[in-house]
Amino acid sequence: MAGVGVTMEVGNDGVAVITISNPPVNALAIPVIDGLKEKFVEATRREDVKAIVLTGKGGKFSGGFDINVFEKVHKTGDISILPDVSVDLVVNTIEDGKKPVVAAIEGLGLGGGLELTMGCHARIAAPKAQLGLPELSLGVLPGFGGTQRLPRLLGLSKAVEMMLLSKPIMSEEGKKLGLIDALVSSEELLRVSRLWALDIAARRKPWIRSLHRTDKLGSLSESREILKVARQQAKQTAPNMPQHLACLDVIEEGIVHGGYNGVLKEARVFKELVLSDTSRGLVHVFFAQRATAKVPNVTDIGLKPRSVKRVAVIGGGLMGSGIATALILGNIYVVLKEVNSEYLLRGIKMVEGNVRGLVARKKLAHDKAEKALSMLKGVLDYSEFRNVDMVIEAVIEKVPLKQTIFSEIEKACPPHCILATNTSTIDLNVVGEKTSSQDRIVGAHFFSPAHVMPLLEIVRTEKTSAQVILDLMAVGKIIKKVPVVVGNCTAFAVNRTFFPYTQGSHLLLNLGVDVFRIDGLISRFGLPMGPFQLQDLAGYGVALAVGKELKAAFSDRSFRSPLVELLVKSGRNGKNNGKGYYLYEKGSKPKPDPSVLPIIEECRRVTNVMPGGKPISVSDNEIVEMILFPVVNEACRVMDEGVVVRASDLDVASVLGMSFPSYRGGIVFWGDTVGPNHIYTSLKKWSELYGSFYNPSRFLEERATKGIPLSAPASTSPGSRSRL
Ligand SMILES: C[C@H](O)CC(=O)SCCNC(=O)CCNC(=O)[C@H](O)C(C)(C)COP(=O)(O)OP(=O)(O)OC[C@H]1O[C@@H](n2cnc3c(N)ncnc32)[C@H](O)[C@@H]1OP(=O)(O)O
Repeated sequence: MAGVGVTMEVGNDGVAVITISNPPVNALAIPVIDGLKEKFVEATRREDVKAIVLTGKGGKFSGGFDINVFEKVHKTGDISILPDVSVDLVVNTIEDGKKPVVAAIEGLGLGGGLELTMGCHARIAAPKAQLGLPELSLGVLPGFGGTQRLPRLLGLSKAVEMMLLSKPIMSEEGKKLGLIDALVSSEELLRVSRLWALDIAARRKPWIRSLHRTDKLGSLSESREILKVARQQAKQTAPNMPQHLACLDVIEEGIVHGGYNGVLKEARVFKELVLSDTSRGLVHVFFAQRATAKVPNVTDIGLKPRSVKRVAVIGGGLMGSGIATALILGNIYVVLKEVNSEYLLRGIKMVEGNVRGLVARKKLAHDKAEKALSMLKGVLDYSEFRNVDMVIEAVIEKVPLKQTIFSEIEKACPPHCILATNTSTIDLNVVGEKTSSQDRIVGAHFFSPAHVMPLLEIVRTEKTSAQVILDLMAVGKIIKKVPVVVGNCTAFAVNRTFFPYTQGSHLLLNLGVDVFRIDGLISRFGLPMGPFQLQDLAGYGVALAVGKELKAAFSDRSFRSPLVELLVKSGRNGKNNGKGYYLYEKGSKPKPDPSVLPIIEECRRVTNVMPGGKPISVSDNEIVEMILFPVVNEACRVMDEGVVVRASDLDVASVLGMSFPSYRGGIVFWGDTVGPNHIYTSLKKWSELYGSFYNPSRFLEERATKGIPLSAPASTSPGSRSRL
């Protein structure tokens, strides 16, 4: 690997500068760790070296341990490839070494990177360096002594917060909290660090071993109280993950039995966690998310994204105003168009509400909010469209309306302008049928609320140009979304994959399973709420409109139930009017509404699907599977038809668009974890008992019977088609 390794230069001042090099983020790959050991041993041995400075090449200290190594462990199950950094390198060689070491930090000091610096005897940083221990977000815990040294350097409370939330701080805050000893400009960084190291060697500055400090830890009873509260929070916020509680246990070990014992326990627990399903899932999502940036024949053919400075959004409803919010927050000028001034005013108010909501939740600074709002202009006609670079249509899901809008914007916009639609279900070829601009028509499918949800599903047809796709991907990045490029089909990749989720829940309900039991089990599985509460939240109008489209397109596997119509008839409209499956009162949590049960009974009488007229008896586990296996089954069809570039794109989309738990790795990854054969045989059994909704797909059957993972590339599956 070019440029990977560690160099050492010894200056006339007697300072050895040891530099980590592994672009782009100086990850601590195994050869880097070997190189560090070698250079530290050499610097310690050499008589002309009085002190050491440790730094990273190219303006970044280090983004942490090489996550590829975790992936290797997950594939092989072999943990012996994990090097002993914690004791051998950080404690014995750096912290307890004979020469003082100063870390010179710029850009990034994350994970193992920050942990190396904490083993040094002082830390000097340039402004705006990111410092953090995000290991828990990968299903492990800090494994180079971070669980012990961070609390000792900046106090237990803040250290626990940074680790449990995987939230970095900036070097400015690090200086205030005592993690950083001095903050200096990038230009001064090495000079000051060298002098600092020499000062320590000459005992003009203290020679501090962090692991031996206790001054910031507080009393044992205070520490126990902090850990108790943190444990309660972790149980609530991360109930299905082991690493949060494990991390708190390891921290406690060090507080009770001393830092070194804490380091030893940390190393043991780290190895257990690396092998957990949680770590497998989270590491998979880490790489899967980055892989979405690579789209064959789009990002690999030498094209450069064109700049998109002005965007017109058509429709100021919930979606349009959310999209406009996301764009102005990304510093993109927005022209928001509505059909009359009343709707326009409402749309602008919604954007303002979105932006001010972020300020109220402390997610956006006041001046940034004002700047963003100054980028918005409301209009009632197309005259401002003559100099926009992109239009995003976000009107209601009516084909003739969309077709008219597209033929109008084709005339009103310049020829380079991208013509995007936010439709969630309608075929893009139909939307653009009345234009001759098929090459610049593309889907920009946002998820509600559009200024919050991180996924941008980019839908291409066979005619959409690579340039247009690349431009939209770049816009997605600017507005801090993760763009996933998919092919054109009814409901595209995400809504299509998840349509059996709602259907499966309704089928189970009609088979006699309790509505609140279903919601409870799905929440316990890890989705933020159950399918019925989600339906309440999205509104029944959406459920009826989208349901109709999907049932028409996939009639062979659609379950028809009149429940939503019956609910509407009884005066319910979900969260919108405070009455759905749940009752909604301001300021309190949704409460299950028992008066919905007779309506469900009425629905059951109509559908009459209960075998022998009696509710089926199913275990909790089976309920979850009867809802999610049909989703995996549809994911198989989506992959079979080549709607996604790779299986992992569906994983990312399911996590970021549907809030499928990331620690389960996404829908396909989870399917492979559970096992294609178990899914196939279960679906087959249910299809015999409860009908064609559960019929296994051709793709699933083939993979299950041949023992091929669902995520294996399409070439393994003869006869598969591609829409990309
Ligand atoms: C024992 C220890 O305690 C265990 C650990 O240290 S675990 C690792 C802890 N560190 C982390 O979790 C940091 C993970 N990385 C990140 O958060 C982000 O990549 C970052 C903030 C460093 C940079 O973000 P950004 O500039 O947007 O670049 P991003 O696209 O994410 O990454 C650039 C490339 O570096 C790779 N990369 C980033 N961090 C990496 C790491 N720690 N190991 C291996 N590769 C890494 C990415 O996979 C990506 O590769 P690609 O170009 O081939 O797709």
